[in-house]
Amino acid sequence: MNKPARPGLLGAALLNDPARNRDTAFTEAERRAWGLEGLLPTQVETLERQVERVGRHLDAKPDDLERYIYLAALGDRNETLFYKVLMSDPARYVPIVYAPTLGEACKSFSHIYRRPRGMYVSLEMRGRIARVLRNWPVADVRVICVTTGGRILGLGDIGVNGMGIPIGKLQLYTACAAVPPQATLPVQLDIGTTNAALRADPLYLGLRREPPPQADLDDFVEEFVAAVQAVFPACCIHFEDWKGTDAIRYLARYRDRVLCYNDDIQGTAAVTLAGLITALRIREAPLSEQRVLFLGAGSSALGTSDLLVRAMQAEGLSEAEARGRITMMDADGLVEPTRADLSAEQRVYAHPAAPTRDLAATIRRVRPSILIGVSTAGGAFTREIVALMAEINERPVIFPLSIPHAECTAEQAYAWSDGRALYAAGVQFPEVARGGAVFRPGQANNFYIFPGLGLAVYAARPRLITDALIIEAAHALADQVDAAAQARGMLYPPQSQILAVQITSACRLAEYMFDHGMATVPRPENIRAWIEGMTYEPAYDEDAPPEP
Ligand SMILES: O=C([O-])CC(=O)C(=O)O
Ligand SMILES: [Mg+2]
Repeated sequence: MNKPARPGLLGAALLNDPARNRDTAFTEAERRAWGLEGLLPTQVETLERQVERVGRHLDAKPDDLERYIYLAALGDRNETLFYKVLMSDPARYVPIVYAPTLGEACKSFSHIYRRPRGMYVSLEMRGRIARVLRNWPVADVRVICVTTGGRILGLGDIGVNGMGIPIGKLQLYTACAAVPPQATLPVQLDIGTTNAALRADPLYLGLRREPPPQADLDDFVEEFVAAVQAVFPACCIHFEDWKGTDAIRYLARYRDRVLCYNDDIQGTAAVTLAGLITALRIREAPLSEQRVLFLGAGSSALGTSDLLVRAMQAEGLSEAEARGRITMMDADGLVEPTRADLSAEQRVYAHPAAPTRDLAATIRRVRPSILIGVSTAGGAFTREIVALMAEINERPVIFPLSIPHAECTAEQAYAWSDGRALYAAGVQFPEVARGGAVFRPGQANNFYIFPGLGLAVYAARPRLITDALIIEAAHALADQVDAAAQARGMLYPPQSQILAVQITSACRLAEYMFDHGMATVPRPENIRAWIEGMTYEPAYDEDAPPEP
């Protein structure tokens, strides 16, 4: 699937095209044919030798932010080499181009900026967004990841500095699921920012204004979505890191008429459900018998709850019974009916109980078997909280999912539960050795879902992404944690196998789409071979491209 050097793209222009540049790997024949003689050092190198040099450069960098900057620049110089490096050791490189280092990179995005990538569509382009999108040099864009920067990771509103997120998420589509990179387009909708410190920063790269009123934002987003459909008709829109209320509103508005999904709501929900499926396999207990307590009641808590309700309904509960098994608390206390500040989405989880801000008291009253943190309050699961969960449950399920500051670390969860916790966090914690046993804490991050989902959508081209498909994605992931891994408390497959895992998930999702009449392309005889035939491989084409 790699593009050969284009006829007409010669000499220095070829070296400056990251999708076609091979740098020192251009052979002598290629150098002669394409006007590259004299423009490169004498040695002709293999891709593997180039990877070795990159590894040494990265080793010499003082910290991961510097490694991020280096890798971003590498992607701008030589895309093949960039992906070869990432895919050669995902457990090492994913944490740099993605969370947690990506969070640091976003905070200083305007300061570490080197050159543009993706598209910036600002409020000032209203009325001509379709024309603007046509400035993108690739016609067949198949997935756009779009943010307003309104809620980036746990960093709040950081405006256009959030652009690091669509860039990083889409790089994982390729690095973790081999989606061809030319089919992806990161987009920042620049709507201004509520972040006054950023607006006052002379190096800030976005509009220096407050976001518009909701009605104006709705019009702008509507024009953007329509423009994407007009300019890139086969494109899936992946919403990422919008302000929570915007995330919920636009997903509700578009999910039934546009090929789209919200990763923070649906991707996070699916990866959480997958971890719960594995944890409950270890406990040999059905989901429909669990009681779930969320700390945090924002878009990811709601997205996860709604998906858990669907999954419990599939086990035979009514919607009301399933909702009754879920309790939420946030910074303003227990979600209960007397609270005046609740949204309609939160209100369905507001069960009658006395108002309280006391998490421990709520655990004593509700007696949850599953505790999920999506609060952004690092450290909120104290020793008392974890010990209480371990007192109530033989194997308490504890998922502190906040990024970058988890509600408790893996070490704390195992220590405070006598090693009985079934644990996963949003960030990757190192292994924990305890009493002769080694625990492998899982990372409940949506990167176990969106790349494979993206590849399946790229291949099967559904018209919509349904909740049933998202639940299938959770099962596809959970089914790849084998019994030996489960015995070590692993709730997710290892990161080192992410590519194989995501391709297997994509095959299963594509099959699901064919089985349920969702795919819009003819069903192939062998789904795996068909999908593997369209995946990206970071390699320089062997066959000589045509003479210019
Ligand atoms: O990006 C991540 O690592 C997970 C995520 O979607 C978020 O925290 O918004
Ligand atoms: Mg996100």
